[in-house]
Amino acid sequence: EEKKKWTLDDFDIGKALGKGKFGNVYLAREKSSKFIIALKVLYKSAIKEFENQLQVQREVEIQSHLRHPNILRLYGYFHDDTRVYIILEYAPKGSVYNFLMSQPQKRFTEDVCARYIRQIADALKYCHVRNIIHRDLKPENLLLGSNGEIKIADFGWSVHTPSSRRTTICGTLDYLPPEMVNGNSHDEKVDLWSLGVLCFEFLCGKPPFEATSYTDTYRRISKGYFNFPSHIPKGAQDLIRALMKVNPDERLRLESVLKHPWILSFR
Ligand SMILES: COc1ccc(/C=N/Nc2[nH]nc(C)c2C(=O)Nc2cccc(NC(C)=O)c2)cc1
Repeated sequence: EEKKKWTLDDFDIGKALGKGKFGNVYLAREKSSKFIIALKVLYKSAIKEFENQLQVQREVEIQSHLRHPNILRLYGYFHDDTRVYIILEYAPKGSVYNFLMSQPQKRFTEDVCARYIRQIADALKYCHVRNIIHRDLKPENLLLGSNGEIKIADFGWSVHTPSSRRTTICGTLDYLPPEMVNGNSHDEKVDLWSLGVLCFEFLCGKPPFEATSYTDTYRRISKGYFNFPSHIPKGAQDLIRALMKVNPDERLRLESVLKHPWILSFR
């Protein structure tokens, strides 16, 4: 089906799943196969205005070639004169962000957190071995499949490593490592830092450097200084500290994350 020339006429469009900066995501069904997908509709005017053509092309190019149970499939794309349409896997249980916010204390239990971190680490290992870094891991970009499994989505910021950022960072700094907020060159180890931030947030209910101002968050990330709430188990603290090293070379490798005692204690 990669070679097929899709058009909007091939799909019945359903409800809007979510609204983004460049356009919306709709539930859709391919007419002949009745296959359910998510159709991401981006307005060319919005993409052009923010000079994001390159990022959209990268997202499609990179994600369409990835095949992993914890990476959202990109089946194809097409465009008309005003919009670009990206045909994506439908993850029925929505975003991890939404699931996190629906928890009574806005946080997950240890076993849910450990399961998610293990699945994300496995998907990242698959990407890194192909020299692909995601660079934008955050709960909004993680979706949940029908069995509650993690699906890493939105490779709009992914690039081939090593890289130096050319596009201005917009949105939260919370998940970015010191080398990216300082604009230094960076490699796949940026995703290790973000994995640590995710683990912290899943257990604590807020990211480690959450602050009122951008500059305050920036300063705290650069120093890599953060505190754990008292209820965080020691095993998880050890893993998070091992991932959130300011020096990228000191961060725990993904193979070791998958063999970490705290991760293994929830198999
Ligand atoms: C509002 O409640 C919802 C419950 C479930 C969904 C499922 N979304 N599933 C998706 N599969 N493939 C893609 C791409 C998506 C997707 O983008 N979802 C999405 C996007 C933006 C916001 C949300 N919001 C929530 C609540 O999950 C979901 C979306 C919304």
